[in-house]
Amino acid sequence: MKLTDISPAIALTPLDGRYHNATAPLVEYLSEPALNRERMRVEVEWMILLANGFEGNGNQPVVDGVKPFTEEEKSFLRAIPEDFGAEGIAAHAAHEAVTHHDVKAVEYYIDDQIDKAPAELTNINDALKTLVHFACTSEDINNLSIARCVKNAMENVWTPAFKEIIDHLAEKAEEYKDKALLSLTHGQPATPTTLGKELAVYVYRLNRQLKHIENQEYLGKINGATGTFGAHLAACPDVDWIAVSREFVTNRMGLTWNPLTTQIESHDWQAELYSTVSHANRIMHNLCVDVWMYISRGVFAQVPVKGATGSSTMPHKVNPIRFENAEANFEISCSLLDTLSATLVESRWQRDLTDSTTQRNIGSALGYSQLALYNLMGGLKSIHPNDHVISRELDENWEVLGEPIQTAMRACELRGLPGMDKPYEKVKELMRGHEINKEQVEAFIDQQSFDPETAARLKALTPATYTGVASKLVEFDR
Ligand SMILES: O=C(O)C[C@H](Nc1ncnc2c1ncn2[C@@H]1O[C@H](COP(=O)(O)O)[C@@H](O)[C@H]1O)C(=O)O
Repeated sequence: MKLTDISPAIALTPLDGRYHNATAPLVEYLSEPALNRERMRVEVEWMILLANGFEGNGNQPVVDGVKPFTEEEKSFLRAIPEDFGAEGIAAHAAHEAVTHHDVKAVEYYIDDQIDKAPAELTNINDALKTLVHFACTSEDINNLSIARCVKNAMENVWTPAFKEIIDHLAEKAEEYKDKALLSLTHGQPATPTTLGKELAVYVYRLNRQLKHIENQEYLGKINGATGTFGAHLAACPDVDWIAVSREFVTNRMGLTWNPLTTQIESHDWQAELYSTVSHANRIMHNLCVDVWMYISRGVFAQVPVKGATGSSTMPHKVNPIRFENAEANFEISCSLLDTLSATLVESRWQRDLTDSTTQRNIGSALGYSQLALYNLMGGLKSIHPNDHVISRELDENWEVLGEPIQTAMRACELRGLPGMDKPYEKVKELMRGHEINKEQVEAFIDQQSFDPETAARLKALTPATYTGVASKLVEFDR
């Protein structure tokens, strides 16, 4: 049997196949039918504005000869996108198969629905079809629809999942703020920190990106074939089309009005947004790799999933597969987002159509990130610190106390205490490349001419208590 003969169709890509559960919420906003439905919403709202006017023009019809819609007529029109389902998708596809123009097919689909209007809605008649897509170029409809789809996807799906990760990390940062942890710089034992503070660093970094995302502008334009309102003025010379355009984009579409464009909205906001999401992806990629290595080191233990298999051949194993999956999918998302950011900001002269097919991949770009967020969250929920390993690591690395001792010696020397010269060299001789224990550290401190207070302070230090103000720093993670 050929797989292409199976119905419903087998997905080619994993986002819609294997990983559908994780990415499905984006279908509502970033799939092709979602875009076509949004195009219908835009077309219908444009008709309503043209027919019923707005406060700025005294609520008069914008276009002469058009009768304002009654509330019932508006509801009928607004139901067209809301009722767009499997049958509608097929009907739109049938039009597109003839027109080879997806937005024209939307226009014809709306015409079909107008034909089905009940007789009592007298304004929804054959003549009304002239108002569908009036003075619009397809990009007027597309740019507004895409901006609204992306905004909704970000606000309703991606950002909540991103926030869930940040909130979880913030909760764990607080929980583990006093849990001392051996640091590794260059992969070598270094000044201890706390597990909570290390997580708080990620919270702080991710929150900065969240702020950028929450302040992101979503721009839109409706100004005709080359942004000049030429057709609008030729048809209706007395209308303040700039005011109509601003009203529509700002108040009816809920976007930031872009007054100055070629045929296309310039997509700069998209480049900004995708760069930020890509940056956030990379920070979380760093987190995945860090946690993976903490797990490998034994700092984090994983909770085995009942009934699950780690390795097909080594029965003892619990593999950190969710972090590995997230790592890979953040990478794929970044490469798509980076391509979108880089290419969408260019268009030849007043337009080329490269942006059209490129923007059809916004769902994939955010989908891979969504999938990674899903697995990262699952992974984070399945780990907990392994206190035994954490304490052992600290206990086996007393040489990390070389830093506070030599720094305290410098301070004593600066205060004029005798015998404190060459502190770095003295500590280095004792500690570099040697295994050092508590007794040796104490003996070294005793051999120096510290004042009693400093000596006591240094002797009280252990690798586990030498964490500075790490726990206090967790407060700054928001
Ligand atoms: O309002 C217009 O249409 C003006 C026209 N520019 C266009 N603007 C927007 N869409 C257009 C344009 N041209 C084609 N198409 C249709 O876009 C679709 C491209 O399909 P795909 O490459 O799969 O993304 C595919 O459906 C195309 O038919 C111009 O001549 O400037």
